[in-house]
Amino acid sequence: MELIIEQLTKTYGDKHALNQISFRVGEGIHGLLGPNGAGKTTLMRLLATLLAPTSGKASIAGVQLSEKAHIRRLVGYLPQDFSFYPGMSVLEAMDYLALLSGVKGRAERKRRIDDLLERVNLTEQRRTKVKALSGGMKRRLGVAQAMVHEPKLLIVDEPTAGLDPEERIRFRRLLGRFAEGRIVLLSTHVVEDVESTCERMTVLQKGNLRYHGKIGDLTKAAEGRVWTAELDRTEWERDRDRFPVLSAVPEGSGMRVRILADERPYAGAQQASPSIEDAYLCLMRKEESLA
Ligand SMILES: Nc1ncnc2c1ncn2[C@@H]1O[C@H](COP(=O)(O)OP(=O)(O)OP(=O)(O)O)[C@@H](O)[C@H]1O
Repeated sequence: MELIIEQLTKTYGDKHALNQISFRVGEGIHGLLGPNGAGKTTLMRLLATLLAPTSGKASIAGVQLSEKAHIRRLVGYLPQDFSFYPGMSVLEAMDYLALLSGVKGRAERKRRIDDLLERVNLTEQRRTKVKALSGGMKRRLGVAQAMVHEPKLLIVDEPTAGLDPEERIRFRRLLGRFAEGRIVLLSTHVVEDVESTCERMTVLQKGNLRYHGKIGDLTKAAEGRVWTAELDRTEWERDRDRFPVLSAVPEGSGMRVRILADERPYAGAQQASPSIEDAYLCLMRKEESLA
């Protein structure tokens, strides 16, 4: 089963929110990364058939995006600003949303909802009104509703926003289990979310595809360009704008910095092996300086 995107384009007036994007995604969790305005939401809304492309096409498990009704049965979507029916209980909201997603038969809905609430750890809250849930609980309920019709492609936008560290880990595990035999497209600004859950990712920037491939391979582009150095206050004040700073931590009376530079920036600087986050920042800067 595959998601195949071919030359997908969405314009608003003369602005390209997505510019001739092509890539393929197989089963498992796939990361979608990019800064604000990259085109992630536009891509997700196109795949969920909430928007129509200006040109290009895409298919999910062989079904073309243009076959809207069929695609909707294959896709589950958790948008970032998803809001529920605040006056309903968790069970009522889930039942209603399952019905809207085409899950027929009361008994089948009950079976799936009980199972999902257990998996997202909301069984105890099943009679609680949605408006009384915490932010993290609402996110979990959001993902449960997106999974209820057992979609082949699950699209989740910033799923760990507002979750505490323990909930984040639980959430990533939940997505990992769900992704068996399906595709989960995980859109995020958080490099760590991608690093800890996905093998492959796609990076968008200003509507263009910047990277598509294994996460580990992204670091290759940054190899030899990441340095650590200990600077005193005067050096730090003088040079803070001279190099792209990846991190700066006060240490004693000076600063321990991690910077991006093509050549050794200081005599005492040490070369460091790039993290995924370094590599991502490096990629973003490269494209910005070329723009
Ligand atoms: N309805 C619209 N009308 C005009 N321009 C739009 C519209 N929707 C999106 N855009 C523009 O298209 C570009 C891509 O937006 P999009 O929301 O897809 O980015 P994003 O990667 O999801 O960003 P964020 O992480 O901030 O949500 C942005 O420049 C945005 O301003």
